[in-house]
Amino acid sequence: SSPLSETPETTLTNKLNNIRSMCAMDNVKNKVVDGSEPFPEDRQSLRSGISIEFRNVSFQYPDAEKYALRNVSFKIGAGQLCVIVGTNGSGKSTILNLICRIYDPIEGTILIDNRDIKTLRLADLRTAMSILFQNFSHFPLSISENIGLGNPALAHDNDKIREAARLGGAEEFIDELLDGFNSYLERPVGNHYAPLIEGFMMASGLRTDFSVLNGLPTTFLGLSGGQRQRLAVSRTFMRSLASETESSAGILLFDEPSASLDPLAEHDLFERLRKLRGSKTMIFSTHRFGNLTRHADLILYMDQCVQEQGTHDELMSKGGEYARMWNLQANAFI
Ligand SMILES: Nc1ncnc2c1ncn2[C@@H]1O[C@H](COP(=O)(O)OP(=O)(O)OP(=O)(O)O)[C@@H](O)[C@H]1O
Repeated sequence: SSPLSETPETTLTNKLNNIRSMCAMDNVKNKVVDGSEPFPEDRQSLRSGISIEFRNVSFQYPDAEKYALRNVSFKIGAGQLCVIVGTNGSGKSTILNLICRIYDPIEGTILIDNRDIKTLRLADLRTAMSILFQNFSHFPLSISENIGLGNPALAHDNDKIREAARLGGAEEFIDELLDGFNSYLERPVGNHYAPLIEGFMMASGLRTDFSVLNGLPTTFLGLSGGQRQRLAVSRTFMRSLASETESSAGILLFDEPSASLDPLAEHDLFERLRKLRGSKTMIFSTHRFGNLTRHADLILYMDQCVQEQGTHDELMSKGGEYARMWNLQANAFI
């Protein structure tokens, strides 16, 4: 309900309902069967990226009437940059969901570093990748903690958090805030749910000292859509940064990472991403044909199946659907 219609009773009811839903999650059965093989075999591969291959993969969401993917095959080499383009509902996000093993294909095989994804330990697989979903969330914590959540092992390392913010294009606007990286996005959890969240944060090692919450700020930030997106991109990058003892994610997946970015911010983001080529395997889902697709090692033009695949030059000279869409977007500027 809107804040205007909220009474103390409805607020309490809403909170109790949220807690009930959270507890109910415990009863949801995981249909994805865990693998038993450790991944990766060689930690070095996380530094040079990980290859990803789809072999004749088909997929239908539970209860959906039609296939989301049909007979999809492609191979992305270690450290390559792949861009998936296509219209709404063409299956771009579904490819990312399958790489994270949120679902398993109905037919076909997915190979990660030439090994069947189903044989790999899920926890290892998810540690080896970082993903930015379209419907990301931020938490009622400080900006620094919101970025640090991407990699709790490094959440105390202010230099790494700053580096992630720089990669995500958020450093500049954060520095301009009155409390910088210590600014709160909204009413801090210390006010609302202190014992619950403190327990969680202590358990996850994010924070052990709560004295800072005693002087809670009374004003909280409103961020623009683009700023929120930069923060989410920074959190995704946080997982790509290695600590001295642990390796970083070798696969970075971005679902529409520039949807709310202005053209300059998008250009800068893509420039930084291109520099990571060779050290991370990166996949982007996007509607935009431009800077990134021109530099991709592989473009997949999706329409339930892979309609066309290749580099920008290859697809342009083919004169197919990719070239048609590219020209359509380019002509809008002429
Ligand atoms: N959770 C779901 N349950 C049922 N069907 C789904 C679900 N998610 C996606 N679909 C369907 O699967 C197909 C592929 O969807 P997907 O989200 O992969 O497309 P997309 O190319 O990423 O679209 P967009 O550009 O709009 O993000 C669509 O027909 C969509 O309606």
